[in-house]
Amino acid sequence: MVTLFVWLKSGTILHPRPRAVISSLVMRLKKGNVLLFSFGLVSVWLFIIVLTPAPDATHKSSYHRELMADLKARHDSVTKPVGDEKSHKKVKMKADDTNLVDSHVKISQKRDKRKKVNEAGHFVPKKVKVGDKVSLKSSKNETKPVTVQWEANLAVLHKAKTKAAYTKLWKKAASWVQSDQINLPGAEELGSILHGMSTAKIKKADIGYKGTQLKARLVLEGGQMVVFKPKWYRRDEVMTGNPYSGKDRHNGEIAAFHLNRILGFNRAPLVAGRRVNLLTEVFPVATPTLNATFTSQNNNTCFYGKCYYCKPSDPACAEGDIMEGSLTLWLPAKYTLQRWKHPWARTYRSSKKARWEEDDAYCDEVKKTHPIERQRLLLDIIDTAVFDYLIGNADRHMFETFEADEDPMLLLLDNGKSFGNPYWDEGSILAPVKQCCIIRNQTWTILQEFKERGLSDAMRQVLSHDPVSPVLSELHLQALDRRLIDISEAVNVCITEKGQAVLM
Ligand SMILES: Nc1ncnc2c1ncn2[C@@H]1O[C@H](COP(=O)(O)OP(=O)(O)OP(=O)(O)O)[C@@H](O)[C@H]1O
Ligand SMILES: [Mn+2]
Repeated sequence: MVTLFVWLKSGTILHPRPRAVISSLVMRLKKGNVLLFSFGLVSVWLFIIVLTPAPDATHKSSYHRELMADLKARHDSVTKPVGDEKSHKKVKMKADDTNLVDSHVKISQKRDKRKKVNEAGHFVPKKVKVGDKVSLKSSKNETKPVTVQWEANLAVLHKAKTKAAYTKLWKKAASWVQSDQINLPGAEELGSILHGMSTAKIKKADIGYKGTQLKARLVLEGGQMVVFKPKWYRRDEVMTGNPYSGKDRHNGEIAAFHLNRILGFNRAPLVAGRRVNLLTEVFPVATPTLNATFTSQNNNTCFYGKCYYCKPSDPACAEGDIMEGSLTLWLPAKYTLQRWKHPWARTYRSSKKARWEEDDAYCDEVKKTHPIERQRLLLDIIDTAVFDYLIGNADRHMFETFEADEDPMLLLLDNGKSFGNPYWDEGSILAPVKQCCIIRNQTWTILQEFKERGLSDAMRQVLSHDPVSPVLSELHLQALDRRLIDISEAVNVCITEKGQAVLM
């Protein structure tokens, strides 16, 4: 206004004649108005652009914007330094947020308790060397001597702290991936790598890559990709209905990895359990696509991801912010996978039977088909049937191999549909064993050893090292022993009928 006044005044001084002064004044006022109006318009526009945050394209609904703001606020409050009384009080004063603060406090207390348990020996494995004899307590409380080469290498010899140390661990694991096995039996670094998987900082998080089930892809410190499968069920929850019902069991993935290892298959990628804080470990590093699926139910943080079965009404929920899950180490990118239909796949329809369900001579035909005409794959399919019968997995509809291999091995990927019902032994899973009547000699020898020693004892012992132990309920562990007897009987029937030629 002052500028305008000075400007108008200066105009009158320069034009002494009154008419000329008035007309010049009108002209100037018009010009001035236009100028002023434009100036105001630009200022308002600039104010809107510069000061107002741009709307996020991924957050479509206002509900979701609110949720994101809430998660962000909770994330900020959770990441405030623990023990900082001031910041705690400040957060507590947020009227609508007291429950969240309470749950955070409870979690840190729980964590401390867990730590004490760890110090008492839970995570610290016994120092045993490869091939040592140790005593395992059986379920009947008697002690049996057991060779524990599959337990000794669970000792954490090195706790990685730096990026370089993590990278070294991932490189070691990648070096084990070969055409005939993907983990190295007896390698002493196994414990350190599994420990690294459950401790490495999560650098990125994204939705799952393939498949129908909810999962997340994480990139760990040092650049290693892993698949995160969330916990859906309590350990004692029983899956009923058909033999493949329910969602993936993350604890099943962990147990299956170790079983694959101790049975000498070494064809499953490394799996470790982990409890992640969705709010502080995943949310800040997640892609917008994954973040857009974050939600909350009864004060628990949840996510529903993006996959065939993923839907907002059915998210996986953490306890508070802490979500338990399994991490599966991604295979090195240089190995391209090839996917095949499993010859003993189910139809997934009660009205339609598969060929193998009706034709006991089915195996003779399978033997002629590509790529199974190679004996390696057929024997791998038999091993897999033994493995799946033990873990109760009736969902091996496909299998994968390394594309580059001429005579490839069957990779034991996706073992999540396992340990669903400890009361039920799904006999149909053994169809390949019964119909082909062959088995690897090595597998047969190992199975017999475990029949003597107790498979459940061995599994109980190795699984006790996992961070989310107990991985399996007692009922599931005992089911392993019972199912092993069934397998043994099935093979013995073949041996009685066909002699030692059954053993390959
Ligand atoms: N550790 C891994 N390394 C490399 N590729 C993997 C790994 N785990 C899974 N994959 C790839 O991702 C695909 C999907 O994984 P997975 O089978 O566990 O998911 P899913 O949702 O259970 O799938 P489906 O619905 O087919 O049963 C696998 O078929 C495989 O191609
Ligand atoms: Mn699956």
